[in-house]
Amino acid sequence: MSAQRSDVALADLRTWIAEARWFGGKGREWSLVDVRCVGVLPGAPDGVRVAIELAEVAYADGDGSGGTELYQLPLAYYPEPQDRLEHALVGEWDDEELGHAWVYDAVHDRQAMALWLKAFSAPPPGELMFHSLAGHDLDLDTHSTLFSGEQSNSSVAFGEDALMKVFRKVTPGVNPDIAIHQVLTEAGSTHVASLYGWLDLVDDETNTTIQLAMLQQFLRTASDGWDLALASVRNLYAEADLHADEVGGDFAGEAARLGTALAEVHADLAAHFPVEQRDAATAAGLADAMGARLREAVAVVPELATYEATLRETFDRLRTLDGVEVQQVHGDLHLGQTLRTSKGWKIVDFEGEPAKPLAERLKPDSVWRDVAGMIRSFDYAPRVVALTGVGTDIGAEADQRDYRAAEWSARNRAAFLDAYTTQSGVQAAGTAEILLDAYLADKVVYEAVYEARNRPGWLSIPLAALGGTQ
Ligand SMILES: Nc1ncnc2c1ncn2[C@@H]1O[C@H](COP(=O)(O)OP(=O)(O)O)[C@@H](O)[C@H]1O
Ligand SMILES: O=P(O)(O)O[C@H]1O[C@H](CO)[C@@H](O[C@H]2O[C@H](CO)[C@@H](O)[C@H](O)[C@H]2O)[C@H](O)[C@H]1O
Repeated sequence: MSAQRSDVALADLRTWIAEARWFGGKGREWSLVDVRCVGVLPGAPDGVRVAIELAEVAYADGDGSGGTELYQLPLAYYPEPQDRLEHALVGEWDDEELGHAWVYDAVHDRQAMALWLKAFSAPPPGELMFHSLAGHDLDLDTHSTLFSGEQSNSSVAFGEDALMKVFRKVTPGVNPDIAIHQVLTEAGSTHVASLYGWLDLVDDETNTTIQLAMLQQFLRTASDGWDLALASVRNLYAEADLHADEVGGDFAGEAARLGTALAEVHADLAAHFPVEQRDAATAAGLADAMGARLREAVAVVPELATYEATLRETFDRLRTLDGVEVQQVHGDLHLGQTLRTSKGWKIVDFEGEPAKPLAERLKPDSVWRDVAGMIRSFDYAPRVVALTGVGTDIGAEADQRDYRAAEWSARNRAAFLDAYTTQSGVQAAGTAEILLDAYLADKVVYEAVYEARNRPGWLSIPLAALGGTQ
C-alpha cells in the first residue's frame, strides 16, 4: 500500500515528526526515507481516510539498530479543513486518491479514534489485526481524549472505560508492554491495569508482525506517582524547619507501599517468565555493556568525562561477582510510571527504555535495574522542585531547603528499599549492593544523555547526583 509522496507531503511530515515529543531522534541528524500507508480503518465517511502510516527515519550517525527507526503515524485525511483539529494539523497536500487533503494527527480526532475503538470490538479483515481479551465489553459510546503531557507514545482515553496506547517508535517483534500486561492480567496481578486488547500489523514489506497499539483498563481514580512526590517535596519546603517525617505530605508510607508492589510484580513476572542464574561471564558482560554505554554517553555529554573513572570503578566491581540472577523486569521504572489508585499502586509502561533496541529491551535483567530506577526518581523529585522554582520561595532558606531535599530522598529511598527487600526476601547487601550501585550509576549515565537530548535545562540533575551535591 505504498504511494508516491509529494515533496510537500514529505516536508510537512518531517517538520511535524521533528517537533513531536515522542520523536526519539532529537539532537541527531536524520532524514525521512519513506512514509508508507500500512492500513486504513473501515467506516470513515466518503472522502475521508483514517489511515495508519509508517515513517522510516535514517540517522547520519547510525546506531545499534542499523541507523534507521520506524515511527507510527495515525493520520486522518479530510477534503476540507477541520477547525476542531487546527492544533493537530500535519499539513495539506495532494493525495492520489482523495485529491487535495487536509491531514491531521488522528490521535486528536474523536471521529477517527471512534473507528479504532470499534475495530477492537468488531475486528475488520485485513492487515491490521485487532485482538481483544475476553472479560470486558468495551463502551463504544465514549468520547476519546488524548492525554497531554510528556510521553514517548500517544495515550488516548475512551471515557473512563479504556485507555489506548498508540506506540510511536515501532519495531518488528513482540512489544514488551503488551506481552507483560497480558501475562500479569492473566495472572490476576493487582498492580497493573488489565489488558483489554492490542493491534498487530502483519507487514508485507518486512514479512513480520509489528505491534502498533495496546488497549487497557482506564484507571479512573489514578494519581500520578511523580505528581504526588512533587507535592510532598513542596510541602516539606513550605515547612522547612520541620523534618520530612513531621510534615503532612510525608511520602515514606507511599514509598514503602511502592516497594512492596514492585516486589509483588517481580514475583509474578518470575513465576511466568523463566528466571536464570547467569555465571560470572555475564556479570563481566554487564560491566562491559555499562562501560560501553558510558563511552557513548561521554561523546554526547562531555561533562560526564569528569566522573568517568569513578563510574568505571563502580561498573568494574561487577566483575568480582560469581553471577547474576536475571528475570523479566520493567526496565524503565520511575515515579512517572506509577499510579496511586484507591486500590493501591499500579505500575504502567513495561516498554523498557525507549532509546534501547527492542531485542535488548526484551532480554531478562536483574531486578536491581527497576529498584535503581525508582531510587533515581527519589533523587530527581526534590532537585526538580528546586530547579523549576515552584514552591521554593515559601518558607525555606536555600541551604536549609537543600538539606531537607537530601533528607527527603534518603528517607523515601530507605522506606522503598526496606519494603522491597522485606517483601521479596532479598538482602540489599553484598552482591546486591554491587549490583544496585552499578545499576544506579548506569541509570544516571542514561539520564544524562536523555536530559541533554530532551530537556537540556535538567542535565544538571544527573550531573549533580554524580558530583554528590544536592
Ligand atoms: N491504565 C491507565 N489508566 C489511566 N491513566 C494511565 C493508565 N496507564 C497510563 N496512564 C497515564 O498515561 C501516562 C502515559 O502512560 P505511559 O504508559 O507511561 O506512556 P508512555 O509510553 O508514552 O511514557 C502515564 O503517566 C499515566 O499518567
Ligand atoms: O516515561 P518514559 O518511558 O518516556 O521515560 C523517559 O522519560 C522520563 C521522563 O519523563 C525519564 O525519567 C527521568 O525523569 C523523571 C522525571 O521527569 C524522573 O522521575 C526519572 O527518575 C528520570 O530517570 C526516563 O529516564 C526516560 O526513559
